[in-house]
Amino acid sequence: MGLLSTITSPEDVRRLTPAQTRRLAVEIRDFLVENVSRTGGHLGPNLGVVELTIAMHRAFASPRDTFVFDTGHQSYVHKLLTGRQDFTGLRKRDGLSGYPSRAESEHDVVENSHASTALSWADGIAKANTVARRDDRHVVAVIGDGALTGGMAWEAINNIAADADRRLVIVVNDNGRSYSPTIGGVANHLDTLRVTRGYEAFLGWGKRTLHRTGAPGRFAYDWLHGLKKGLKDVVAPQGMFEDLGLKYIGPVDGHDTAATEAALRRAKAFGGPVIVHVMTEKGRGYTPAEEDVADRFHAVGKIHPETGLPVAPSRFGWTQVFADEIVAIGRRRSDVVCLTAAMLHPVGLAPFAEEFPERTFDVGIAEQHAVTSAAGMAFGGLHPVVAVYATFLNRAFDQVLMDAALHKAGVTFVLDRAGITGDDGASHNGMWDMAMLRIVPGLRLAAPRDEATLRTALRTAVDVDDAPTVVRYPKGALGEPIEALEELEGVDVVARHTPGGEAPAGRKVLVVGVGSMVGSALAAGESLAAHGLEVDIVAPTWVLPVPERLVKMAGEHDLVVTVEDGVVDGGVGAMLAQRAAEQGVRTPFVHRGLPVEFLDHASRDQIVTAQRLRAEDVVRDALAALAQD
Ligand SMILES: Cc1ncc(C[n+]2csc(CCOP(=O)(O)OP(=O)(O)O)c2C)c(N)n1
Ligand SMILES: CC(=O)[C@@H](O)[C@H](O)COP(=O)(O)O
Ligand SMILES: [Mg+2]
Repeated sequence: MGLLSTITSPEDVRRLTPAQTRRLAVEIRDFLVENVSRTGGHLGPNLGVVELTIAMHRAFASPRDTFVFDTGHQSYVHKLLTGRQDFTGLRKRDGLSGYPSRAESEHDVVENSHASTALSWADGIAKANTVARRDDRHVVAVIGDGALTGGMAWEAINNIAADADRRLVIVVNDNGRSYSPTIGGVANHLDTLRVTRGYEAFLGWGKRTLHRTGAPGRFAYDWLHGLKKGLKDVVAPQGMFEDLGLKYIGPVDGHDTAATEAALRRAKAFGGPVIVHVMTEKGRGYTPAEEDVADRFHAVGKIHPETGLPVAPSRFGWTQVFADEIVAIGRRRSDVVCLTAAMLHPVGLAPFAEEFPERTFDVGIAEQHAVTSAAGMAFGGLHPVVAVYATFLNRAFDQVLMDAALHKAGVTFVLDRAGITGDDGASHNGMWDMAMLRIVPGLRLAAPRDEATLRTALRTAVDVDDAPTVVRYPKGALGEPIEALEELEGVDVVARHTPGGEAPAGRKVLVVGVGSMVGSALAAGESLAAHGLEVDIVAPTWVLPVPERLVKMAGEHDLVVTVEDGVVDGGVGAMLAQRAAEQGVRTPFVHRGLPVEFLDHASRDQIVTAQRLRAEDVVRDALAALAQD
């Protein structure tokens, strides 16, 4: 029986000998490769924090000491050491979440997978400990070098540094990468500190050598050590952290459990805010990950553990269409530039960057900065395209509103992973963008239904230079092309069903499909027609502002059904109903979409079914509404 299976709580970890901790690390790595290759997940990041997490649980006592993981994708090892070793259902409905989960364990605090928030959480928890006079506990926040490029992290550091008594340890998990190598001044500074690994070795050598010469040597070392700050200036440029008033410990080899544990114990003993700069390697110990140039197996699907190759080849999807079309646009328009927030490959900008490196900008995990910088680029005569996952634009709403829209900036936002994503949990579903952006004056939003409408929407969007435009599409594979029978003032009619002759009064239904939900709308329309109804199914590509022709169509039917992959409250359907009411249209509406709830991790299909977005659900609700008339 392996050592890992004997670990049921952090106390068990603290009882291990150094040799046993080294063996535990080997077993954990084997476990991660074996299990995550079967389920998919964040293999690379977790392979990089095996020794670090063991050391944390040995130097501190969770849950009395609070552990906070930034982004949370690197918390699998933490789960293994806190009583959760059944990974068969990882990221699956009713299985382990891929992120910390309070419902799973008292050892988990921050569930949201949005980066750069951990230090603010830690600041707040540490303040609460101070106010509540809980003087016997620490807060330990693990933040990656990538997350450290997010502005919120620096807002927190500014606050944390303000109080020397804050028992707060910031572990900078520095593997030099977000997905790709981390960019920017912060990353460069960490590089500088990283390369002075010799600094610690130099000091260690000095202490051993001088102490061997007896009292004079010990005096000399103490004198030198007293000069450490000055020495550090020489060997390791003065850390920006210490300039801010934070003690800095490191850089430490994050794959040496004993050294990391010693550094953490030093930090704990300090009793104030401390940075522990830990050097790790994403994908450590698994050759396919170590050799993965793109992103070191940041997030993998099911893979063959021996080779790291995907079990199923990735299919041509929405992202690939964007990747292809934006290059074509870039060839035609030299003013088009692209911005990514540390996700060049995941959002499909790698080909554009390859061909137009000088027109591609990776701003780090800094969506707010990306948006306002894009407004600046538009002012400078460019047409910026900001490509992010839909859910991550949430944090830049004010920048969209007050920098892009207020200044009528021709910025195009491309929102990948819009709608239900599923297995990454509640904070990853791109379900808020349409309800959020519908109140931005002048903003235009497109929800294409297939490859052709996506390409057209992108080309239209980059031609709008006096207002922000948004093109949103879901994660994964494209559906079949959906041709329009006709286009009526921006509203594509994709199907008509007439039950032979004039439909009896009260039997005309308009089904409005938004984006990826057009498939459900088409299937529902066919079923409704089988009930003797006259049905028109429409799929407007540009859904915000609501097309006037769509409002008119609503008035020409006895029932309107809207289906959207976003929050229903304040969504496209709600906006259409509101516009119709304002124009005296009395047609009843039925809205299918997502609730104002956080949707637990499950597959997209499971959530589509659970949220009643299937054709049969649309039909059931439409017939019920007609029966009430
Ligand atoms: C606000 C936000 N933007 C983008 C992402 C997507 N994302 C998830 S993990 C990651 C990289 C994080 O890098 P780092 O903090 O260095 O952690 P590592 O994976 O290297 O351990 C990114 C960009 C996110 N989770 N949150
Ligand atoms: C943690 C994080 O935000 C990303 O790594 C996310 O898991 C990526 O999801 P996709 O697999 O949809 O790219
Ligand atoms: Mg990193």
